[in-house]
Amino acid sequence: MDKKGPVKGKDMNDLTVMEDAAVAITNGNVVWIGSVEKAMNIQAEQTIDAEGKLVTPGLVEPHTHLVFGGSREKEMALKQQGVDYLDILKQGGGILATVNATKKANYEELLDKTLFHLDRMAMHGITTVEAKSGYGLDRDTELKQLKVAKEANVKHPLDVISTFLGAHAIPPEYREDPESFLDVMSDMFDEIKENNLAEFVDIFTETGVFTVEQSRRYLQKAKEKGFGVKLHADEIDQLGGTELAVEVGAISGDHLAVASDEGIEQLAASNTIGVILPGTSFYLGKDIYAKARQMIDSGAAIAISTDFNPGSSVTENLQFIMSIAALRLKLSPAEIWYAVTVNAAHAISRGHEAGSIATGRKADIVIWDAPNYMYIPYHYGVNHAKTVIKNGEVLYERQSIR
Ligand SMILES: N=CN[C@@H](CCC(=O)O)C(=O)O
Ligand SMILES: [Zn+2]
Repeated sequence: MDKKGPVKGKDMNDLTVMEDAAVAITNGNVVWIGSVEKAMNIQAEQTIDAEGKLVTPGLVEPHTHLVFGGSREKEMALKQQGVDYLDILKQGGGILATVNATKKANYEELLDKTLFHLDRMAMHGITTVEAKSGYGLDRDTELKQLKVAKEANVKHPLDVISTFLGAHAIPPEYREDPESFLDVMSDMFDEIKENNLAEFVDIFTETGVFTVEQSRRYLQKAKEKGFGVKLHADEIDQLGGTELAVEVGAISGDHLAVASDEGIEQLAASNTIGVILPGTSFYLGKDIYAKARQMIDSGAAIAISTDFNPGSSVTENLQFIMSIAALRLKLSPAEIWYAVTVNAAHAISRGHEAGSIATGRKADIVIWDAPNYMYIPYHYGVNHAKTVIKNGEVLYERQSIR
């Protein structure tokens, strides 16, 4: 699966599958791929027998809100009563509740919690993760989140790629003046760049949050400072965020649950990857799912992700999201695999090292308790990862209880 760029449209069905294959790893990288028979000639220091099970690239998770304080289980009752996600936010709950908890948490607590969630992701077969800030909404707390993500990248074997999402909500003190709030956040760009604290800048373009015009100006500034840009776009209300993602040359437009037909056409004709987060539709109890089928049929490149966060999608299990992608987005198993490997890696600028098993790439590999690639989305809600290998080292091995 040595793909140079994201895989688009109908090519997402053209999956490379080898039977009876073997992979040789040296110094954390894949150095050879071939048949088991030929592999018998290789003198290996260590051999792992995959026992005929499915072996794939490690999953790449291109959209998470990994670093946060607290949890929001009390909101579940409100959701059951039909209180809308944006109304909870308007009343100071939702994202703003997590902002308060994140402000209160000290650096060490946040780091511990982040490492815990990364462990869980690794146990579920994820080997590369994008992590957004956005639960600070003030300079110090945003920096605290970004520093935690940077340290987590060093301390934890998984690769953590950081995104600055200071423009995630309007804090109450700026309710009447969101422009000034965006100025405060964009004033941080230089410091973030100089300290290597984020590669991407993201914004929540949504009713009651930031408008298309505000988002355009903010993202242009980010681009001028050398950041790649991303958007939370067309998640709940159709504001034209998909079109904006294409217009500003975003590496990805994320959510896109209510993207217009015109937006989908533009996405298909662009280099922007649609990062679809069907876990949020599921978890917020909505019937509206992104038209991922139409996007691929129109020729777009799609990735899928958990959107792991404490409010709209509380799971580290990307395998479960793969099942939702099959059942609700109507994607084929091959499309789903591209969406969680090659395309997910390209959505965070890691297409050159992650998302495929190819010579010269990192040896990020998962052996699954599954007979074939179609099996993972089919058998839903459980963890199929048996052995997770990161940079050539076994990171996780499922213990047997028998
Ligand atoms: N929609 C905006 N942000 C997150 C949710 C964050 C939260 O509810 O805490 C998302 O991608 O769904
Ligand atoms: Zn998100």
